[in-house]
Amino acid sequence: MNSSLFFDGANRYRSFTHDNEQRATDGDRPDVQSDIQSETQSQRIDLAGGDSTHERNATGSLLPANGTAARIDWIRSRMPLYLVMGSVNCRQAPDQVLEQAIAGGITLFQYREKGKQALCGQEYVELARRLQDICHKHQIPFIVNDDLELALELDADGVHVGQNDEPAEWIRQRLGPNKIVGVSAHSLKEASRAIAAGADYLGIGPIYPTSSKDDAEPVRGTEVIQQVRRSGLTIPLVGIGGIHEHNAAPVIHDGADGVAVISAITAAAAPAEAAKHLKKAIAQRL
Ligand SMILES: Cc1ncc(COP(=O)(O)OP(=O)(O)O)c(N)n1
Ligand SMILES: Cc1ncsc1CCOP(=O)(O)O
Ligand SMILES: [Mg+2]
Repeated sequence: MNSSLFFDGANRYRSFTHDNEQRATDGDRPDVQSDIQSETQSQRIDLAGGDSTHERNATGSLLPANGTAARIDWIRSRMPLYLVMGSVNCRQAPDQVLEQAIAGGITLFQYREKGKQALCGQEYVELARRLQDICHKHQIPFIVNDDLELALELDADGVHVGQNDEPAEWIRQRLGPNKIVGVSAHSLKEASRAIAAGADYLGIGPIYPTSSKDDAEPVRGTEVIQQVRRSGLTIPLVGIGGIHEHNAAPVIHDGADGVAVISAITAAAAPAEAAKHLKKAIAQRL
């Protein structure tokens, strides 16, 4: 079944399926399915980092071993510019926004299909697969927000959960040690608990006011980032919430390894340019 994108008049793109078009595309044919699968497999992100050789270590893992400095360094190197996005956030086709954001220099991607008019069912899964393919093509790790089952189905690179989602311990247990687990924290206590539960990185926010999350916690500026760093915790972390090119610097200055953004890139007229300018603002502070 083919999907197309159209502008729905509410400032966002939606997809629809062509039921009456030819259904047996190459990807549906069993004889070519295995080729597609092996190609997708070979495009899996090299979670060992450093280069793009796709080699696994002796335990079959792409990520450097759990608890090692190499693993933490690898995760930290993916933090600088983290795009969080779903179709709801986009003014252009999400596929195009992601391609442009990657061209502008994002280092990590999270599929967050959430909010009023979010896709569901088959459309939700199809968009996830398309965005995952784009990420794989460009060696950008693909993280799924909230939905462990989708992450398992897609063999995503990781899952991000918040304090009201499935517990981080459970996510880690189900994903195993070779995937990335990100957790939202709004206090030093939540940060410490998340680390004990097996988090690879923390998302801390909202740093500034945001209109991209209806149920956001109160704005705390960079206070929690500072508390986490002052306590001596060195876990990779990103600030999130209302961050753009002109206010990203204090987030990095106060201890974050990067910023996670939705609207600064997805709502920009030129997402590639927006990402490029943000990346520059961050790189100057790192
Ligand atoms: C990188 C990053 N940080 C924080 C969040 C927020 O997660 P959560 O509190 O679970 O809220 P939702 O995004 O699920 O609405 C995030 N998604 N990513
Ligand atoms: C998902 C999330 N979690 C805390 S704030 C936020 C929304 C960030 O979106 P924006 O970058 O548009 O403020
Ligand atoms: Mg969540």
